[in-house]
Amino acid sequence: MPHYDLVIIGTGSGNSILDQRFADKKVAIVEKGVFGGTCLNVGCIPTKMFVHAADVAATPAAGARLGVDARLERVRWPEIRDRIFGRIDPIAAGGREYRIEHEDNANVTVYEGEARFTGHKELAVALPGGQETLTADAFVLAAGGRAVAPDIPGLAESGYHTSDTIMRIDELPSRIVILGSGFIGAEFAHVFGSFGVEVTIVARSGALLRVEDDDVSRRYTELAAQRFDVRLNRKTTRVRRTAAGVALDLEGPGGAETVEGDLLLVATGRHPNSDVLDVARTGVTTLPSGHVEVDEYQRTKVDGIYALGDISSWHELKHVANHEARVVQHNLLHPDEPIAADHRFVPHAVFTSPQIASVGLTEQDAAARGVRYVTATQDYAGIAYGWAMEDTTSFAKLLADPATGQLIGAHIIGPQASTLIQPLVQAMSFGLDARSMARGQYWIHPAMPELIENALLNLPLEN
Ligand SMILES: Cc1cc2nc3c(=O)[nH]c(=O)nc-3n(C[C@H](O)[C@H](O)[C@H](O)COP(=O)(O)OP(=O)(O)OC[C@H]3O[C@@H](n4cnc5c(N)ncnc54)[C@H](O)[C@@H]3O)c2cc1C
Ligand SMILES: NC(=O)c1ccc[n+]([C@@H]2O[C@H](COP(=O)([O-])OP(=O)(O)OC[C@H]3O[C@@H](n4cnc5c(N)ncnc54)[C@H](O)[C@@H]3O)[C@@H](O)[C@H]2O)c1
Repeated sequence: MPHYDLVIIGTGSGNSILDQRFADKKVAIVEKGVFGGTCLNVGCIPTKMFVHAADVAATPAAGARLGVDARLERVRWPEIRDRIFGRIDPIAAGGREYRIEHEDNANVTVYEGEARFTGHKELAVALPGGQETLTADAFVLAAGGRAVAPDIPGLAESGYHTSDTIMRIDELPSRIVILGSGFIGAEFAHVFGSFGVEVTIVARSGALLRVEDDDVSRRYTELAAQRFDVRLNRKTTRVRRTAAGVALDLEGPGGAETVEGDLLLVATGRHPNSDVLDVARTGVTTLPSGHVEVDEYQRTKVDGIYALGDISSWHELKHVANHEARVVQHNLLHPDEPIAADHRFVPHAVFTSPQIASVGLTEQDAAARGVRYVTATQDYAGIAYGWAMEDTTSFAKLLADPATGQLIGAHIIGPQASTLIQPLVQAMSFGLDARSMARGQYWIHPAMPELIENALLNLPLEN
């Protein structure tokens, strides 16, 4: 039974831990799928490459209101797909080859198979030639999560896609049904809608992207309903295969109805892989959500076992997984001087259209927590760059402490939201108050960040 100083399970953010400081340690990395993990292979990176192509495809239609008449002629799906994966697949292959063959990794053994704990710090890996059992002083659980599908009669037999498979389809469908109204649903609705596919979104609740601030979720739902067939407050009672593809029987406010498509994309959330890894066998505890329980140092309940990323974080975001990997890296090297992960102001962006970005508390969070706050909203329509774009629907909304001016939340829906949010993340992270931020620096005129300047100045602060 080989014994290691360190075993890392998962090659997403877990793969970034190793560098020359680990050269004197005997290390194993275990990966059951494609090297590089979710973000690189089936997550953030390919989706954003499709989103960029979708933004370009959607641009001609946006020109008319500016007096520019243009037309989208054709979307060459196989070329887009092959360009994207032609760039990504070699990166994954290169990462694998580096770990397996490069002299930098002489101390590293790569096991390509599914890992499962069988006892205290004892891990069985299913390899093509049979099972191998590894033991180690330290483990890093970086095995991420997986797409899950709800238990709906007929769904499993009817055939459906998840984000793992939808980006590699042979040709664009004419119609797609998306079940789920979270991040993945919103991004793929934009991609396929922009490429000319008829999109139907089926949502359980009364709004899309419900985790967002209510004003943002409401505005996005209104805009999505203008582009797509949006069915809110629907329960899916059965999924059926049809000659053309797939049909979903729904129950909603108007009674029973059916929606049909050539393809079905299920985007109803992800589940941490703690169960596949059977972490309980090594004494690691999990939360009711399935996430591995960790302290602020990313330590599990078992000495020497750390966890990071989607397996332990409800944020399920790559920048969080990367941050936690840096924390785990430090704490493995300096266990007596551990550093804590900083989860105070975790931003996210949804790369749909319009873009959405958010950091800190939503207004409904602030109200539920009884926090004192004031809000200010600035429409894009009220700044010069918004005039240039003839924007009528986008806005930034801020929440701040009325006494100190410290920002407690920022929410943007509109063009470049994922970029516009960054100075607000910076202000919150470094404790810059709204007044100082607004008036302590120049804002380039007439650039889009004037949106933020104005939103800051609109805050009805006490002093
Ligand atoms: C479609 C999509 C789009 C996304 N877009 C964004 C975005 O724009 N921005 C953003 O911040 N985040 C995005 N995310 C989320 C982001 O991809 C994840 O938060 C991030 O990849 C998590 O990294 P990780 O290292 O924790 O896990 P992963 O990257 O999932 O890595 C875990 C690895 O462990 C392996 N593994 C699992 N179980 C075992 C086992 N038992 N044995 C051996 N190996 C195992 C897996 O094969 C995988 O390679 C997106 C996710 C999806 C699905
Ligand atoms: N831009 C980004 O950062 C980005 C993009 C994509 C994915 N992600 C990450 O991936 C994770 C997974 O994305 P996701 O969109 O699958 O999950 P999600 O949690 O964002 O949304 C899931 C949606 O499915 C709905 N749902 C759940 N069960 C359902 C059922 N039985 N019937 C109908 N609807 C149901 C939920 O109400 C919710 O609207 C996200 O949490 C996110 O952190 C991030």
